[in-house]
Amino acid sequence: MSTDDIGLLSPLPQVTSRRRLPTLARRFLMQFGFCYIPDYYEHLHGSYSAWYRRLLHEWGTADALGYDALWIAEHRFAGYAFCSTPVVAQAIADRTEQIRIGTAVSLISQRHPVLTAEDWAAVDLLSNGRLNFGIGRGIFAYDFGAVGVPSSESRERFQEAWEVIRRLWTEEHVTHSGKFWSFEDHTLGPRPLQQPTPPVYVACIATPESYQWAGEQGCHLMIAPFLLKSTSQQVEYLDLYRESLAKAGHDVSNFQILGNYHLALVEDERQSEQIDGHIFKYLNFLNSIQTNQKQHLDTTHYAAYESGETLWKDAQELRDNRAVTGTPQQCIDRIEELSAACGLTGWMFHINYGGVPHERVIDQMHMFAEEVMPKFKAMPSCKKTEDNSRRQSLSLTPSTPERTAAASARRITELATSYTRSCVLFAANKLDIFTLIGGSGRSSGEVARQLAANPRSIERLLDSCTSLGLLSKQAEGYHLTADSRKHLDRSSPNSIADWVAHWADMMVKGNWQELAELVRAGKPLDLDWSKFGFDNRRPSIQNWIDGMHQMALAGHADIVSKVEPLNGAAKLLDVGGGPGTYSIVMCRHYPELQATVLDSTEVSDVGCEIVRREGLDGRVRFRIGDFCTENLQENYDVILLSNVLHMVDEPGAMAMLKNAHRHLTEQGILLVQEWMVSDDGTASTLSTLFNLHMLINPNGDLYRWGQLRQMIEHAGFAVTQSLETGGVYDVIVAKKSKP
Ligand SMILES: C[S@@+](CC[C@H](N)C(=O)[O-])C[C@H]1O[C@@H](n2cnc3c(N)ncnc32)[C@H](O)[C@@H]1O
Repeated sequence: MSTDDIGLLSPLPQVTSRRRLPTLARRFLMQFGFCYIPDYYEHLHGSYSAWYRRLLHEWGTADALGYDALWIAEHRFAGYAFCSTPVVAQAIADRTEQIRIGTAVSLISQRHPVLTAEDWAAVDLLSNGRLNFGIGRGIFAYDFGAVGVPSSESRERFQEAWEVIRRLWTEEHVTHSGKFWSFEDHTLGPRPLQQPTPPVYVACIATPESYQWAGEQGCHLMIAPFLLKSTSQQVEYLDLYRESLAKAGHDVSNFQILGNYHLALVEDERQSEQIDGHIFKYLNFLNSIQTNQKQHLDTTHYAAYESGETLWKDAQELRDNRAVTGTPQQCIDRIEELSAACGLTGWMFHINYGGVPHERVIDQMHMFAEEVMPKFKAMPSCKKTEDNSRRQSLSLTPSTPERTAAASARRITELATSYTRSCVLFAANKLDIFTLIGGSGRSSGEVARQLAANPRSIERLLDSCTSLGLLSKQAEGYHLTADSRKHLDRSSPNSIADWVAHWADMMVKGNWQELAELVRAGKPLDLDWSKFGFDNRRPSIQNWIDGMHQMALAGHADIVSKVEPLNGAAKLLDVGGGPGTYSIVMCRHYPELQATVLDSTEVSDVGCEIVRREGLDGRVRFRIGDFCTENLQENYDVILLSNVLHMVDEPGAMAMLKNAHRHLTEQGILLVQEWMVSDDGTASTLSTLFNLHMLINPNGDLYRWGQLRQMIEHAGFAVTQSLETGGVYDVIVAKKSKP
């Protein structure tokens, strides 16, 4: 695919490669995101619109891969960063679900603050509270000149603008009489969703006053150490920031410091040179702007303004000091080293710069998510502490054998104790803490009172939830994170709380305790529902049925409905359709469709109730029967086998596929949704572990991609699509007739 072909793709990326999307990213304590201050070249990027479409594809991919934030920069040069940042930010918000959207930075000194406050409040609302507001006073004379603002006033304007924005976001009636702007009794409508304000980050490079001001204001920090002479210079500035925070009465440990670096991740060290070329191209481009701009800048107000040419002399220096480059392991080492030295809590990587091809940007996003991020999943963000300085004085650099051994011992310990993570989720779900906290946030005391529980134990549970990324802890209490708001608060339409309760039944009371013995014996214990009951208030089978319903509603049923156009199809057979949720959602998508759900009596009874509730009882019917032996009698336009093939052995699955072939109309479509295993049997972790679950609990078998495709073809179908959804299950589409 040429880079321009990307423009034809939907901006929402479908991950069609064989890579799996890791779903754990948001649990990491260390934040990872991408900073976009890209340089555009017509001969490399094509038209601006093609370039924007590729950028949207990259941003959608970062979201799908679970990165924490995207950051966009505002500048007014043609071909450098973005000028209309609220519009770009909103485009990102529209195409993404979870990722936070940051400015790096918004040039608030160059615009009337009422307008800035309005725009970004709207972005925060429309993105459902995902704005990170990064601010800076601006550095390039060109940017100031284009809007007629003297750069010599940048600091004063910046500080006044922030004061106005902050007040408009937090106060009802604002009257402001300042040096640059004045107005009377203005009420901003609407204010941002995040209260009191979205998180505010100040960009600081080489001006000590900026670090002090950020501390006084109680703002987070974003830094660009690669623009300074040395890491130790950066550390000195950061000490100023921390002192200033503490002096202003803030708890230093509540504040984030994000490091801004170029990332160049390669599979093999030998590819490094080609990457250096892109970084140099970008830095030289930046340098030419800086050198040119310096002549126009009143440097008394930018005493620390430096030209980069003295900083990045050669490739080795660049790799050692100014970027995070190399193989995944080299990048891990570098991230650990720099995080510890500067006390970084997160990273904002430049990934699109100097003409790096779009495909490489996407590849690096995948590689980083798969091979680098997981190493940090339980690593708390490094705060600069006494311990850090002691570590440096003992010269224990990241690669010493002692530290390597300690780190691998930690990884095994994390694995050994990962059962406790499940238990924390199960307990919080059983106590329904996520619904209790809801949209407003609660202190641990309030939660304890509501539950009539021990306050100190509740605090420990809430802190553990926070460390697992299920809650965020703020000065006034605990709040839901985006994932828990969506999936664990029972009032959310995407709640999967019953699904989690089902897994509590299976994990805590199921047969997992006897895994070693059952693996030796190679056979399961009988699945005895009465034995389960993690939460005795509710029958386990109810959790299972409601859990299936919720998982279908949490994205999977929409994916199955959209994966292949079914216009004109009149009859759907949903084999082992459980509570009928897939049929309901598919009938909603296709008004001419009628569905038959084939399942057992027990499950169908619950399903009938759901279908009635959804007002679809005329179009979704249940048929009680055994899907292995039932004589289907009639033919269907679409047959859905969703999570049923793994419930029988391979000959049984083959028989079901052949039966489906017999009962599909000539133009009919087969949709198979399954927990899929990679062809070598080892991925994804979720599926391989579920495969063990199917061995020791109800006794079934998962299939590998190639194996299942072959089985479908062997039954007489032509496979037309294999879709890795990024969810729990993946989808194969097949047609009865060869296309
Ligand atoms: C894992 S669930 C999948 C439900 C639904 N298709 C989904 O994807 O959420 C398997 C379903 O198959 C049903 N089932 C299992 N064995 C069956 C059989 N022999 N005949 C009919 N239904 C069966 C179960 O009752 C259950 O509803």
